[in-house]
Amino acid sequence: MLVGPPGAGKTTVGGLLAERLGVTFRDVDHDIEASAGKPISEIFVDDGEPAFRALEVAAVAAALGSHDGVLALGGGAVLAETTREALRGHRVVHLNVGLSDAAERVGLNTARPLLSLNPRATLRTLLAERAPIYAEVATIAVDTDGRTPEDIVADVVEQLNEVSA
Ligand SMILES: Nc1ncnc2c1ncn2[C@@H]1O[C@H](COP(=O)(O)OP(=O)(O)OP(=O)(O)O)[C@@H](O)[C@H]1O
Ligand SMILES: O=C(O)C1=C[C@@H](O)[C@@H](O)[C@H](O)C1
Ligand SMILES: [Mg+2]
Repeated sequence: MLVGPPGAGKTTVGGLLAERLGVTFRDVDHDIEASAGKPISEIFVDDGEPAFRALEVAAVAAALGSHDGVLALGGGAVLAETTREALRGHRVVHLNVGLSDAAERVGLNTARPLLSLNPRATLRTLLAERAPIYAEVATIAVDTDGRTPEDIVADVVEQLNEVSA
């Protein structure tokens, strides 16, 4: 399970990690979009963030119950206590990212509804507020600043091997 803020690289690193481990990859954000039939940005606009968070709790539970490969969670999924509980007993990788790299990676686009207004300031608050929550649920943490996705994957695999050794 991969957790971390927007721009941490959960989708990018998750796909590569699954390839490297020879397992399938699933992304909860994509599951939600597929079942809602519209992008997350539209779910936020049409139905509001609380409705999105409810869909997210259900999508994480469904994915945890049926998927045994690499799973990328949405950046805010760990805000739900139900999800934090559901993650217990799983190997959870926190992809850590600082403000500068996160802002650069996320850039200026409207695909991330929480960051559509004042992205840098919002990211700074979000990183500070969520850091302890990611740390609480994670069994492994990897810094991603200034590193390539391939290097990060190698680090995750090494730490997974250490934990299971
Ligand atoms: N280690 C990295 N170095 C440079 N660019 C990266 C790195 N990881 C991801 N990126 C780029 O940053 C952007 C965001 O990455 P990605 O979508 O994987 O993040 P995410 O954690 O899944 O975000 P979200 O929570 O919004 O789904 C993408 O354009 C991706 O190519
Ligand atoms: O950090 C967040 O709260 C979010 C991150 C994305 O993965 C999406 O799940 C959505 O845009 C919300
Ligand atoms: Mg993603």
